[in-house]
Amino acid sequence: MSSSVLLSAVLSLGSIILSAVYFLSRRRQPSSNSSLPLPPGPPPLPIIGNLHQAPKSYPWLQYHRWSETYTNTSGVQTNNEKSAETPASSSVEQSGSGPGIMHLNMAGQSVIVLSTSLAAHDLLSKRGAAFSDRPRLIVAGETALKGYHMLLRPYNERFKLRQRLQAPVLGIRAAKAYTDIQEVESRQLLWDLLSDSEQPIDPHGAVERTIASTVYTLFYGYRVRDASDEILVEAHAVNHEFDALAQPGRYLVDAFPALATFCDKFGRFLPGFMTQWKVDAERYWERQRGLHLGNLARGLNLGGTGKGCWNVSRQMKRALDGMVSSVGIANTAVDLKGEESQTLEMDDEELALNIGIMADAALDATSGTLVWFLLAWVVSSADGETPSWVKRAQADLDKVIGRERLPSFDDKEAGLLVYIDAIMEEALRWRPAGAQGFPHFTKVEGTYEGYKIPANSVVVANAWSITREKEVFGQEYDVNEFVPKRFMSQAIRESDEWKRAPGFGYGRRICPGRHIGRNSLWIAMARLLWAFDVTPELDNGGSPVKVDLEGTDGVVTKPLPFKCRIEPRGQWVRDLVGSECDTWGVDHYKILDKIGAKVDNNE
Ligand code: HEM
Repeated sequence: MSSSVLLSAVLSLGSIILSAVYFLSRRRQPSSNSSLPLPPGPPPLPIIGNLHQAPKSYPWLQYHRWSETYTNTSGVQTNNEKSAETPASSSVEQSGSGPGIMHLNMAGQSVIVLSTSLAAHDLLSKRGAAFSDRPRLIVAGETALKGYHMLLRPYNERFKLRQRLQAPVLGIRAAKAYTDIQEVESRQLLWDLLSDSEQPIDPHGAVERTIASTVYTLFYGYRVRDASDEILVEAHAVNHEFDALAQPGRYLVDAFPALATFCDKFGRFLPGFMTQWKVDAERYWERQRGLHLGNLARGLNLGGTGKGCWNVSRQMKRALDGMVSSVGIANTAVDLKGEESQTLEMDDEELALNIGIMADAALDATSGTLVWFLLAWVVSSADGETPSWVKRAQADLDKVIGRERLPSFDDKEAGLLVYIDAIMEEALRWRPAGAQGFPHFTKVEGTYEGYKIPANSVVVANAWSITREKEVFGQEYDVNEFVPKRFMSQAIRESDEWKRAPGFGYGRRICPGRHIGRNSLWIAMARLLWAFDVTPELDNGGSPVKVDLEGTDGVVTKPLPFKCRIEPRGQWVRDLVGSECDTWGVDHYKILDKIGAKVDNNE
């Protein structure tokens, strides 16, 4: 048999299996009771729906373009108007824009894309009981992470128990206690950048060290010395591999879950390409497991001077032991709604994964946003002038702080530097770290604005669209520009968090680490603006080297490598940073114990 005949035989066999699996999996979908239309969207083809148009990269950009065309979020008349039976909500009518809901059919899988903060809030927050689930990710979630990934867990009692365990170490009080570590690490950031100020540098390394060291010190009692630290390098590699495993369309089994059962039963008779997903996922699991178990062991058994000192690993282990011993109480406290009885017994493997995944979530999103802020600075300095937003921030800093000390969290608490708050919010808006929005899932059918939302829909609140919503952010300034001033408007400052800060998600799955993330960003931004001027790298002809503004693809969007000059604003910066910002002599174990006392006393 020639190789081409063999190939076509294999492909025919593959397509027969896929068709069978497809129809079996579709049969499970409950039939709809609703006669309402589906939300608008690009016209689907028979069977495959919009699969042929599914964006292969940067999906949030295509979703944004579609939402402008089909859901009228730009306020332009389209030929896909709502049907006559569609009731319009008064708020939508007043704004003059569409309802911000779109439907895509990915080979039978409904995907609902939300492109306004109102739609996202109405569905994901207000109807949180129905809209807080996650879609199944068979390869990345269930096989490669054994269901231990907090972000990917289905919304059930098991998840809620774990959410309760992590709440005390991520909440607003804990975040306040952690500022002592953020204070140290942001000083070290100034020292590192000053040492490199002679030539253009890519700031990714210094920023990532700062955030990683903050997170690892808190979680494991371990400071990260530089960006080439082997644990940090491994964490980045593992995150990168996760993005690849979770990439939509990479593995057929994610689109056709019944294929997983089929592979489990008949795997040994199938050609290798059909079971490769399992090989990839198992290899990844071993890598993740090794990294996180190693870190947990470090956190629990800190030797030397750190022996016995407080950190998040120890705190969670202790809380877990306490909860397990009173597990009867823990279980009656939650309504199990007929689900199998769940306890909070968690072995070290699961605990390690829980803490490790939190650390990963913290690392990329926070450091990515801080580098985006520096990139905004570079881009707005491209004409050779100090950007007006930097001038204003530095004028405030000179007035409030002066040259004898660094900005501190006390200045933030006292509300003395509200323009720095505005810069931070604008960085989170201008380039939301999770640009596509992390997908939610609903098992039950619903309706919104006269449209039907089918049961078992993936629901994506497209952060890219929502952060560009003209009604909310573009009343005075172009939504595509970096303009912190828009956050000085009373209306935005006093609006609800879901409207003002859409980059952290919604409802019962809203980012629990947002208080910690915001504090890391604020102190770093305030101190960088106090200390430095940032300008583009120049080419041989003296013109600014062009930088990419699209960033990386994937779950978290970060700037691609670029270089810039980061130079001290004056001798006073050299003097103060030189005398106060080398922090390698600081006893961080002592600081951690102080934090532990605050967390224990709920201070
Ligand atoms: C600038 C910083 C950050 C940004 C922009 C960010 C953004 C997000 C977003 C968009 C989600 C998904 C929300 C949803 O599904 O609706 C999320 C979830 C999550 N984040 Fe963050 N995050 C940041 C920092 C952090 C930090 C510092 C931590 C921990 C210390 C953290 C821990 C988590 C966890 C555990 C989840 C999963 C929540 C769940 O699925 O229930 N994040 N984050």
